[in-house]
Amino acid sequence: MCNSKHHQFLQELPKCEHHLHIEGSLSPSLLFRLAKVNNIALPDSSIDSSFASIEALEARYERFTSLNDFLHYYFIGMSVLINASDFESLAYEYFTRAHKDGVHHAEIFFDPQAHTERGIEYKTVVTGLVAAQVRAERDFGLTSKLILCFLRHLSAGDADVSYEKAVALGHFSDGTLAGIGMDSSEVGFPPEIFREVYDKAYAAGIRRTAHAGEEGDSTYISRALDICRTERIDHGIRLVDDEALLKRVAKNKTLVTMCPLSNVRLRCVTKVAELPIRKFLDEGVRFSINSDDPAYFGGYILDNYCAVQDAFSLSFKDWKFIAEGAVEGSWCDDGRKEALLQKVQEWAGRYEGKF
Ligand SMILES: Nc1ncnc2[nH]cnc12
Ligand SMILES: [Zn+2]
Repeated sequence: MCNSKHHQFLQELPKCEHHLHIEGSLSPSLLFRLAKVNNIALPDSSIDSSFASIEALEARYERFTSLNDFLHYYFIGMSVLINASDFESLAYEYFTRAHKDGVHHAEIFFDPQAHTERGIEYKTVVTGLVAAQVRAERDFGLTSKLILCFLRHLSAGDADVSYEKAVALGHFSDGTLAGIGMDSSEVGFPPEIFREVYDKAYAAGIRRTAHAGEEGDSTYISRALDICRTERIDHGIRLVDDEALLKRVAKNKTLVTMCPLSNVRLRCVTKVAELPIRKFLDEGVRFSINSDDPAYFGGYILDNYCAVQDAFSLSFKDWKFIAEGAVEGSWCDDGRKEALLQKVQEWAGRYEGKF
């Protein structure tokens, strides 16, 4: 956790998290514990010594070479999640930590296909996650939403099956799910592969986002916006390579969900200072700061905020703009947005002129 004294104002800044893969919050210790109780065989340490111990696995996480290198461990890790109670423990652990870091509202990705393809029912996953959401709201006042993601290394037909399953259970209409997203390997799997399912969601008034411009070039962003009609862009760091597109994203107030420590761990940039944060602020691009897969990337949301502050020394005005933009770009109702904006206002009252 970020313990830096001068970042107390960031701990207190009311946060919304929009880019968090719940499976990516599976800590090595919970991973080993669940592997044991659920009797799941992890890779033999004579084949991959990373699984010899918690420490060895943590050390391997510090050496990811790319998105695909990380995804290999991400999919093995989640294989220990079997029962609804496992998903509940995972999500409640995340909410507990997020609350400590000053998160008041979280919109959480999950990857149903990664579970159904190994025999875990969609309903089991959602039951566990919803139970944790209810507890987090009761215990911490932390509101949350679920976003169903499609794995882009699987086919459009597979994505459609996953989407229709959620539709059949009424999960979009009853508010269990806030929208759809697209994740996993980016390069070679452009957004338009999933055009049909995104068209269906658009027609049904379901919210849409997609990972784009993480490892892929800026055309992944424009294709997500133009062809899949996404309302947000996840990562979006390659936006800087297309000035006209960047101006359009700023003008339309499209939320870009940035993940600084993830981008460094996956070698999209060599350091946080390389990210286009100053440029986004100067151009009025609305963005939020998020943890992506905190158990794999060496930091939760506050660590990401602090890393940004260390790299850019942002002003009070910059942070207020970020916090308000994160609220306004959230997929919660207007009443909740009002309450969140009020919290930001209270924070501003405490900190205006102090840094
Ligand atoms: N950073 C990331 N990019 C794409 N897919 C992911 N799934 C989990 N984390 C991801
Ligand atoms: Zn992500």
